[in-house]
Amino acid sequence: MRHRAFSDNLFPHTMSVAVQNASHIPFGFPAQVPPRFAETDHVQRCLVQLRSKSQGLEKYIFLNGLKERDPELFYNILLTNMMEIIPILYTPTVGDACTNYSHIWRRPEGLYISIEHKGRIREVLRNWPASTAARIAVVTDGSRILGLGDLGANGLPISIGKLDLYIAGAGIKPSSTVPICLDVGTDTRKYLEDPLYIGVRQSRPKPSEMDAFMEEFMSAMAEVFPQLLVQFEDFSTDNAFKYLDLFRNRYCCFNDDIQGTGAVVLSGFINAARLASAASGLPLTEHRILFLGAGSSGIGVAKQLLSFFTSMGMTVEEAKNRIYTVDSKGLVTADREGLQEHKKFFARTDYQGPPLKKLADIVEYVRPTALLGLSTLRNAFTEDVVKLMASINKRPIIFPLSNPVSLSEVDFEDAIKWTDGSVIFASGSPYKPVEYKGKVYEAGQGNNMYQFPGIGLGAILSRAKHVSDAMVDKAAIALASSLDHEERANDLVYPRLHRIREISGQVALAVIRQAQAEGLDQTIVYRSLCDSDLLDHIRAKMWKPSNVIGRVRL
Ligand SMILES: NC(=O)c1ccc[n+]([C@@H]2O[C@H](COP(=O)([O-])OP(=O)(O)OC[C@H]3O[C@@H](n4cnc5c(N)ncnc54)[C@H](O)[C@@H]3O)[C@@H](O)[C@H]2O)c1
Ligand SMILES: O=C(O)C[C@H](O)C(=O)O
Ligand SMILES: [Mg+2]
Repeated sequence: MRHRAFSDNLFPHTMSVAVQNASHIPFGFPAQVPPRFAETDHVQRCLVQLRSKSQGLEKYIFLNGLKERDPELFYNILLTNMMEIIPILYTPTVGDACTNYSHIWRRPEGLYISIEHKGRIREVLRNWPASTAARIAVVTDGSRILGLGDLGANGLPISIGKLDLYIAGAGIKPSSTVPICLDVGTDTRKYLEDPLYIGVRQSRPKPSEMDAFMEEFMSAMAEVFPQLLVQFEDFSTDNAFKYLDLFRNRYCCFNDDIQGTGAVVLSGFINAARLASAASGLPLTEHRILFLGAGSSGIGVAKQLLSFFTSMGMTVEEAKNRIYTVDSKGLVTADREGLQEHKKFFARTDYQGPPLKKLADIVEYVRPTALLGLSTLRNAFTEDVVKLMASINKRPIIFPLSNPVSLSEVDFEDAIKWTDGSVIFASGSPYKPVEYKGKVYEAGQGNNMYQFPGIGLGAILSRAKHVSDAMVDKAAIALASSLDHEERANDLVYPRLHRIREISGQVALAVIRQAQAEGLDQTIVYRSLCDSDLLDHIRAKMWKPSNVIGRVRL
């Protein structure tokens, strides 16, 4: 371990800038690190400081401050402690950060494009430094943040958290990321009445006004950031579908909740079905999948499964027949009046009885092999429902995917107990391992964080013109195939989080190859590389925090 001498000029750039700017230091005074300051100790010191905070939100605020003071150190610590830090910057704690953002706000850390900027969005975007370096923007309008509802301008931490995953999980350079919150109002009265609320104090615009705003925004983005991929995040259901359809063939963009979630859940389902089949002999194509939640993510996942089943040789009708959706009114059937557009495709035409409303009754009727929750309804998978699943299946597949963890359809420990350990489980937010009857069980994390960093990396490197459905399909298959020997031996359905960079590399490779197959790639030189050379190239392109003071080797 090397200690710094007083006279050493070894401040990391960001630290020296912060110190020079500190107003209490007389101008020109050479600020000192303490004589016994050791770089390796400082990493440890930061972790001790982080761990001394008892509340998740305090940890979030601490990390946010560290990122401002010393981004290189922040990313070093993030990359070497992902299991501990991702649940703070991302789900579940980012949910608290969003809910309270107007109160914990400390400094500008993203772009707010307000409805009041309409007519001059280009000018506002041009304020962003180094716009030609920008490669990926995560854009939310705050209207459906996780399962927490309409948080308005408080939604920005979701964009920041997703981009930290891009940086940590796929090696995207921090300076090429642009977190954006569209501040178009909120329909949540609590925020409109909060004197500290940081957004425009008005209700959300009517659809025609919002559509015009989005048109101007997307065209301005393409002009100001010529090489940008846009990830739509946490838009309310109708707008999520609408803007994906409207923009996907005009700009390079995708919707994480529809497509990223579709891919990650398909991937987990493929691995889960393999485990279930080992116990029951049931072929993949014989599964029946029941969704609680028929919103942007529920329908996004259902479509992804349909696409997979058809790729296995089933007709669209046969594939559709394997899928059942449930919303707040019960089993979604085609004869229901006023059915929203996005629910129509999977609405059942074969159920003639009285409306089925209770989940247990629906499970009894459908006899699903897999029960997927994207409903935002905490504890919706009750003991009787879970036990019923276990009585129908040797290894029931139960994925409570709603975020944050406070909205999970069932807790991991209950699912293990109620199925006597037979459940194949993955949740949207992380759970700690559970010991039951002397055996330790690990929960999978079925979260789109396993897909969007690799999809984005592949699209950016290949300079894809668009993100096609087939690129997303290939991302899902690459993730499903990425389990290593140890993970398979432990019955995992997703790879361990610490391997996320390796996984994102494989996902990016698959995405690039598909972009090439469809002629959507613009980095033509990649076409001549074999897979292993291209994978090496992708890995070499991944950004690492510079070893500023030699403290952490990655
Ligand atoms: N794990 C992941 O990667 C991931 C990805 C995207 C979304 N999600 C989570 O999924 C949840 C839903 O997101 P979304 O974008 O689909 O939201 P959404 O608002 O579009 O859809 C929610 C759906 O749940 C249904 N629902 C609500 N209350 C219900 C009830 N009592 N019974 C049955 N159904 C009910 C609604 O009818 C709607 O169909 C959120 O909690 C979100 O955080 C998780
Ligand atoms: O943000 C997440 O953790 C996953 C997903 O995009 C969600 O909206 O819940
Ligand atoms: Mg989301």
